[in-house]
Amino acid sequence: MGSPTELTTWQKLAEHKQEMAAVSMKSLFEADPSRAEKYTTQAAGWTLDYAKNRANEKTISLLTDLAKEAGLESAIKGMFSGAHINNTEDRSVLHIALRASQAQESLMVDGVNVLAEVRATLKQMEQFVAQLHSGEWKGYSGKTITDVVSIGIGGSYLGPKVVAEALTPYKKDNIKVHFVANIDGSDITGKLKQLNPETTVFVISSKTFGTLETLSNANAARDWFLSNGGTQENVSKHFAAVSSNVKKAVDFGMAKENIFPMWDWVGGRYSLWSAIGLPVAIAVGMDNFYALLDGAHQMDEHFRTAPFEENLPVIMGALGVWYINFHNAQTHALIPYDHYLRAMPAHIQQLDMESNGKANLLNGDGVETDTGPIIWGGAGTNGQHAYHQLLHQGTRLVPVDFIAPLASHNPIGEHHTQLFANCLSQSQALMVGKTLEQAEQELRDAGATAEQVAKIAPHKVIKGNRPSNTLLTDKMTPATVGALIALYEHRTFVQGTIWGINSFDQWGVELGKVLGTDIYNRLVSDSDNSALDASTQALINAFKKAQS
Ligand SMILES: O=P(O)(O)OC[C@H]1O[C@H](O)[C@H](O)[C@@H](O)[C@@H]1O
Repeated sequence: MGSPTELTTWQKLAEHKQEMAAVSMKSLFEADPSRAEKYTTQAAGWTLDYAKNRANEKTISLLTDLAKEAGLESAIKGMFSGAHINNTEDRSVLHIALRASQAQESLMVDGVNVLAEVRATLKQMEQFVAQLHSGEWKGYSGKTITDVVSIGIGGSYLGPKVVAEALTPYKKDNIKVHFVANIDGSDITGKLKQLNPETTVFVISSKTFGTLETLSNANAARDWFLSNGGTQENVSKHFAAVSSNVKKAVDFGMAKENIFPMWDWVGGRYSLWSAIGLPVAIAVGMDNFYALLDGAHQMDEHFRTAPFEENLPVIMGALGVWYINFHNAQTHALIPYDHYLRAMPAHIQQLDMESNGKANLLNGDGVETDTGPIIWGGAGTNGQHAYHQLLHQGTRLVPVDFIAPLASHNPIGEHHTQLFANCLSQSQALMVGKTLEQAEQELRDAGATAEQVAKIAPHKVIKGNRPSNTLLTDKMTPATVGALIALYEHRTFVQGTIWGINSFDQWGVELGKVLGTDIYNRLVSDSDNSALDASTQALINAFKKAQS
């Protein structure tokens, strides 16, 4: 496919944007009493209310037509059948296979039944988790394991960490799971301080087993283990790995039976459903991990089979395109009104920005449109006392997804009702805003003088007409958390498909890695740096001076 700007529907949407310019969301609600009902759809335990968008029936119809004209139907078929839709790496994209229903017997990809491999790995995880939880797995001195440290970065870290945190109410008491990612020594040092090598197991998660941060931290963990009573022969009792590079993991000292496989058809940022999710399974138990997979599968089935007009990932993805490409929105905010989901924006940021931060079409040509937005956000209500100011009165349009459970895991006092009220009032305020007349009246009612009214009222005006989606679920459970993350995975794919880019490679991260090695070598040697730019030379010199 070429540029989406060449699609007939793209042109129609550009014209439609003009038609909609003078139409406020408020007026759309006034004109149609059934608007809320019409623009609400459900799947996999989630209800999406997308009524507070700058969209009417024609908009939604054009957006779903755009998805069709861009080839989304066949792209979905391609994904679910194992076609090599990651064209630059010539790979299938099969995170959906990791959560396929047990009823499906096979999914043949390049002559291999990937489901058989997935299930064998799940069995291996079951055993490992059961041994840890039952206390059967002992450390080198015969003590039961109390702590598991997951070492990984990027996709081999953030997804599992965010999901484990989201499922805090489901955590088992007997084993504490920790995460280490950064090459900053403060990360692992802080964690190791709390731990006893006799009762700690490290899970080294790295698809390639070649990532600098992960290998450095794994080596630091092993050094700590060996210098605090452990021996080389006992490394296998305290270290496990998740990797597609078995040889490197064995060379590290892992026992083969403690190496969990990964496959090249799982992208890092889509891998929490694989054995990369082992820390989650250890934290909440295998039953809850299966429930997480099942929730994601329910969303997969919805995405695969529901008509586009009712399809949550399609609607959310297409509305995103509407704002990014036709309203010049540069960012998209995710605001979960759930404390346990507070880190979710960071995971979706990685998922989406590494997937759709691209400037080339599938055919290699440069794109002519904007692609992936900057994804950001944080927990409500905290953000209301900070960046929501910009959402309401800033000069930029920021579409928002509000995410909230109807029931809390911790229903104390009026907390949850207040939390929920705040969530609804934010989307309402974004839409309705405040007129100058309202601001003036408000000031007069408060006893302000005419002079004060004239001075202050303009600052209190809120333009409104700012779009948002609201996603509701009964409760945050393993299944609904699984479905939510799968929803965003597919939303990302929908947008990537409309833009005609490959959402599944990540060549952009490579240059920094290569240059990182080069700079490291310069920091530890007396190399001639005169060919480097003056800024980098000066920064290298500052570091070397501080070390001497
Ligand atoms: O799992 P690993 O091979 O250690 O990779 C960890 C991460 O590193 C890379 O920089 C990629 O950009 C990520 O997609 C990946 O998840």
